[in-house]
Amino acid sequence: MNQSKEQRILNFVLQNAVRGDPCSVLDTIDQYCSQKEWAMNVGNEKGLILDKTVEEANPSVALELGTYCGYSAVRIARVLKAGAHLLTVEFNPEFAAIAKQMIEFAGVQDKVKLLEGPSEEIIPQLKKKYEVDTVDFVFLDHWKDRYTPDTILLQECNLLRKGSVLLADNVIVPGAPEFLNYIRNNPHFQCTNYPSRLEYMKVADAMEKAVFLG
Ligand SMILES: CCNc1ncnc2c1ncn2[C@@H]1O[C@H](/C=C/CNC(=O)c2cc(-c3ccc(F)cc3)cc(O)c2O)[C@@H](O)[C@H]1O
Ligand SMILES: [Mg+2]
Repeated sequence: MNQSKEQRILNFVLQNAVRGDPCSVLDTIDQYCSQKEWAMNVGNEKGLILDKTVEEANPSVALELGTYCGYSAVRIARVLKAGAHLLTVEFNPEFAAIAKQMIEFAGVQDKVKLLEGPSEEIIPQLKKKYEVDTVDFVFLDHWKDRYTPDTILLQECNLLRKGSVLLADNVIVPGAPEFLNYIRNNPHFQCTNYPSRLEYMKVADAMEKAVFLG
């Protein structure tokens, strides 16, 4: 049975990146996906916006929706302060297995907990089953039509606190128009748009930051 693209990306990392070096893993994925096969990692340009937003939020508990191959999980984990951790949610078992290996190869497994399942099931379990009080930072990068329902669910589950930072990928391409409309017209959020480019392409994209005001 021939390999998936995601398996080829992982193999390229295992053969070419430096074990235990998150930056080397990120650079190797970016090299493969810009030269050989495009893939929907946040990439190096939007990755810089992600880095800055995480550093500014300085989270103790970070949440990611849509792990995929683990590129942004490694990216986020590598800038977390000591003792902080990332919970990343992925419902595709094949992608979860690949991401787990990517995270371990990068050496950030002590900072990352990969939760396998759909976000709409996992989010309501975060407080009781995963001992979360509130999340300080959320990266939304899963199905674009799920950004709004999951943002509402996070609020309903009392998982956001005053100052919690949401960062959404792809608000231009593929686009998340309904989310932008929801979040920009919601008085409980302060929004900022960060224009950038689609990963590995000369196509405009953007990220939207939304700070919960309580
Ligand atoms: C059902 C909702 N709940 C979910 N719970 C847990 N994991 C979920 C969920 N949804 C999706 N996922 C996972 O998140 C990932 C999905 C991401 C969706 N992303 C995109 O579609 C995307 C697409 C593009 C893109 C841009 C231009 C193109 F021409 C083609 C594609 C670029 C991106 O940066 C993207 O993030 C997968 O790993 C999927 O298994
Ligand atoms: Mg994306």
